[in-house]
Amino acid sequence: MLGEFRRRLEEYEGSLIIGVAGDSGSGKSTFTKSIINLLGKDLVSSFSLDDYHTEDRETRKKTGHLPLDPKINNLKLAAEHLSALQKGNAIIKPVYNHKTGKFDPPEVFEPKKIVIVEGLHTLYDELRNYLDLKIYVDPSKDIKWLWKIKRDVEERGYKKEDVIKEIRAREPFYKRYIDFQKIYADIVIKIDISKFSEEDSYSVETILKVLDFPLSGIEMPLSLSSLINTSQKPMMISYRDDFYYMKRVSRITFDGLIPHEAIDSLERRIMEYTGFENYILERSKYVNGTQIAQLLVAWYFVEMMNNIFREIENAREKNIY
Ligand SMILES: Nc1ncnc2c1ncn2[C@@H]1O[C@H](COP(=O)(O)OP(=O)(O)OP(=O)(O)O)[C@@H](O)[C@H]1O
Ligand SMILES: O=C(CO)[C@H](O)[C@H](O)COP(=O)(O)O
Repeated sequence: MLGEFRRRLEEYEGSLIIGVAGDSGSGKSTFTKSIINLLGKDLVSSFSLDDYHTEDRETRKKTGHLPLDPKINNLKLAAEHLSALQKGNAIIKPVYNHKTGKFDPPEVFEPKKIVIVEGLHTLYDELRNYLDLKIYVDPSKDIKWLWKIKRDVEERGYKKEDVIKEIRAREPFYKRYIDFQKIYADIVIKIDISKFSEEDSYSVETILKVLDFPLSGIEMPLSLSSLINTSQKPMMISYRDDFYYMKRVSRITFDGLIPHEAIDSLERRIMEYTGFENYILERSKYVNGTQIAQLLVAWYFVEMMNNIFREIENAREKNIY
């Protein structure tokens, strides 16, 4: 079974598309970068739907439009591009530069075997039809606003009071155009303040839509003895079955910091199975809930895609293709 996923992926005609949606400052790009690291840069390329805004920063100041409004995003072009990428074709896409607030010249984007598209409207209307895996990142308001203020002031050159004003103006648009997209997600990642006071720790709940095909048998080992013997920090793990927007889901929550040793064999199992040579998570003594969520997403993605590959292979054997 070693590296079976990688072999099948390499033989796959076209590209698999992962979509990551969520509000501004909700951690979409950060999450996307971590997924690229764990699946490997040679296999994954990514872009942001921010590139499909139709108004630059100066124009938005004059019109009063907000980027969350689908009308000021060229979603039709984005859908055409996703369709081309799914077939494995390159596209020439617009480029929005967050440093200058203006558009740079369009660029050629070559898809790798896996393409991640992240943005405010990734699961909106037609766009979600082109996605093989749909993810929604959903931090609580307090966390999201804290992250956004810090990022916009430090990296995008905004004044703190302007970011706060914009956050207030955006909320109704968020409710109307962004929030509902989680209904369509295969995986929702909810991030909340930790019950414990450890630095860098959040309470992270991963809500996974129950897959409707038999799983391939990849084990999910979690070393309880490592947890008990090595954990000097408070932490909590919980699991429950539930319904989420009428879909059967599994809810898995990690809060606090978990000794890396406890999830070591789980990480190795995924690496062996996928043939990915990189360690999935950074080598550190402890891992936090968002890192565990990344592991769960990697495992879920591999299971889903293996099912797609199996279906294609079965159909080929029956000469349907
Ligand atoms: N898991 C995380 N743990 C700690 N901080 C995080 C995490 N995810 C994101 N952040 C912080 O939040 C900030 C915003 O995240 P990011 O840029 O990924 O959001 P985004 O959803 O892509 O935003 P936008 O759509 O506005 O570009 C980052 O600069 C980072 O400091
Ligand atoms: O909601 C957003 C997604 O990141 C941004 O505000 C939007 O892309 C515009 O970017 P900028 O504020 O850098 O002009």
